Amino acid sequence: YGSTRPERILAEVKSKATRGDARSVVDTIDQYCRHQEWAMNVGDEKGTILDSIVCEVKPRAMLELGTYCGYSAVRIASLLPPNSRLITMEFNPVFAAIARQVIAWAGVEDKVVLIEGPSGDWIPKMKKEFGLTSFDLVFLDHWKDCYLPDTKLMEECGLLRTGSILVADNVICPGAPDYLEYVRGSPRYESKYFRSHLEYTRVEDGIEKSVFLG
Ligand SMILES: CCc1ncnc2c1ncn2[C@@H]1O[C@H](/C=C/CNC(=O)c2cc(-c3ccc(F)cc3)cc(O)c2O)[C@@H](O)[C@H]1O
Ligand SMILES: [Mg+2]
Repeated sequence: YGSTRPERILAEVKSKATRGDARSVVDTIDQYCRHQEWAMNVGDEKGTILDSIVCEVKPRAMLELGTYCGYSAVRIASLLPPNSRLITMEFNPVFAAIARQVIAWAGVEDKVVLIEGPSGDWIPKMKKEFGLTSFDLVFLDHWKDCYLPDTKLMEECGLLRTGSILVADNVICPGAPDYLEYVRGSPRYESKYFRSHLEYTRVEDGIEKSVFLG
């Protein structure tokens, strides 16, 4: 019937995942998207790379651009140390509503702040609205042509400090060529590519980890 893919993912989570268990929410979505219908979650393979970076950085303040169904927000939040916050931005109200329910089902709502609206509007307001000085870690997974402008905007707004880390999904597929050229070519970043595969497929994709040098 006329449900959307995110609604079907939420229904799967509510029927199959254990309430309050973030790991089971992540596994349920991966299982569904691998075997029933593909969806643009970072997925299990690239998710493991993201997990290792989150665990290494132990961010107090983390930003995610592009919540979608909340898969990576749940994955990240389940690894955050106490009194750390993930702020995640989503401008599609339908996706945001789904993501809020997925995040709540996983029991990580006290670690996640979901902001509804376009990143370009919100990035300049972050410091004032959230009493932030800078982000320790940023996960970029929204429209690929927004990666570069939003990165420049975060620089301009003073949201990156020496050592802040940017983690970008899909730098091969669908690709973010202008962003890659920027972080790899700029003396202000130390960039590293983690080769992997497009979620739930054998297609090559990867994650770019870039340390801001100030
Ligand atoms: C205005 C700024 C702004 N502000 C706030 N929220 C924003 C936003 N711009 C976008 N959003 C939201 O973020 C999500 C979009 C994510 C975009 N992601 C991919 O396109 C993608 C595609 C493939 C793939 C598809 C098909 C293939 F064949 C292969 C690969 C794989 C992947 O992992 C992918 O991430 C949605 O929730 C948007 O509402
Ligand atoms: Mg992605």
